[in-house]
Amino acid sequence: MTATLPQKQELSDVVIDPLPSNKTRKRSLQQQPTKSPRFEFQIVQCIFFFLSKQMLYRNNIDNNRLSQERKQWSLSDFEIGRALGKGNFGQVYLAREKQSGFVVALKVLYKKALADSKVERQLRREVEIQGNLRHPNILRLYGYFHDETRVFLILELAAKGELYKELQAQKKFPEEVAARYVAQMANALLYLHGKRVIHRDIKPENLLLGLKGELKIGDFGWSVKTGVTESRRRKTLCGTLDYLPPEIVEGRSHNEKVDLWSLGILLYEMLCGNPPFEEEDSYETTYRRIIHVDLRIPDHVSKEASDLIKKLLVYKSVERLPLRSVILHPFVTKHVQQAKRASSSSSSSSTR
Ligand SMILES: Nc1ncnc2c1ncn2[C@@H]1O[C@H](COP(=O)(O)OP(=O)(O)OP(=O)(O)O)[C@@H](O)[C@H]1O
Repeated sequence: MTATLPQKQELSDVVIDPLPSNKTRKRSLQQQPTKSPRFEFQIVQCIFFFLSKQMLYRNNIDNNRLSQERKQWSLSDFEIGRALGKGNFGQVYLAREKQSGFVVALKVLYKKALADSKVERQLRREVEIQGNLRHPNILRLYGYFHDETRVFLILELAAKGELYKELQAQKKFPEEVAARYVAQMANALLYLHGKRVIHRDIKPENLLLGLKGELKIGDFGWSVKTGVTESRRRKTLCGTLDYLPPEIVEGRSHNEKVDLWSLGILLYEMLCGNPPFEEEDSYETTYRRIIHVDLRIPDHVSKEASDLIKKLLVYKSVERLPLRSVILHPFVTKHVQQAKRASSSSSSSSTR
């Protein structure tokens, strides 16, 4: 795959230092850092040593673009620009690879914070899985490197930030916008599931927007390859349940169809401004509403959108609408075709 080189741009000289949090809502299921013994820190170092051996030959930003030689990256290869945001374990900065001028997002994670929260395994999985994915609606992970105290992930820049912030600003999306996002999500999930990867954490906070507003699935910390035995997703339910399907909240075995449920929740939230089973102060009520699929769709939602939501939010995972049928659902085709017609008529009138 050839990556398009962004224009060279000037980055202001900002050093890597801690920032105040800019998150107003955090629905991450990860545990917050706690104090931990020193040996955990050493385990993290071992893990990253192992990872660096494994990733050495995959560690160049883009084979076709930046350099033909295989490269071990270091901080000195990048000019660091403004902060893009703050996460649980560090910060994300705009950065430019010096040799090529290629602009990326550099995510800095503190090893101590990772060890304290025991999320090294999650990070390793994220790097292994995301580093091998190539799809226009999936955020690229070009490579990683580390120093004594930090791990750096070299990520594709999502110039328009989080979908969550966009949704907060607009409260709800018009149906044609939501339909476009659903189509992009369904295509990306088809690709993922084809590679036997289940994302398991689809929600607006984990979806980013590219320069043209195209959706990019990010944050593969909870993703898993199908066939890998995993019950941890249930055990780590210490955050919100809002996007989780009945089989996960009930602690049953699950498969890629969990992402179909989350897609239904996402569509509902994009059209209504909040997830369908959200209860401000009662975890138990949300739990009950999820397992009984206690769905109440407001009147302003169109018949087609409501039909698609109901076909995704189905208790029995095998009965959820498959992704290929999501792409062909009237709610999606109507709006996506309309958008195509509008763009082709505007391009033909501009060539006249
Ligand atoms: N690739 C990117 N391009 C542009 N902005 C980004 C990118 N990645 C993250 N950001 C910004 O940085 C903020 C923090 O991102 P980050 O992924 O570290 O947060 P997080 O959700 O807490 O993740 P984690 O739990 O893995 O730390 C996001 O809210 C987003 O605004």
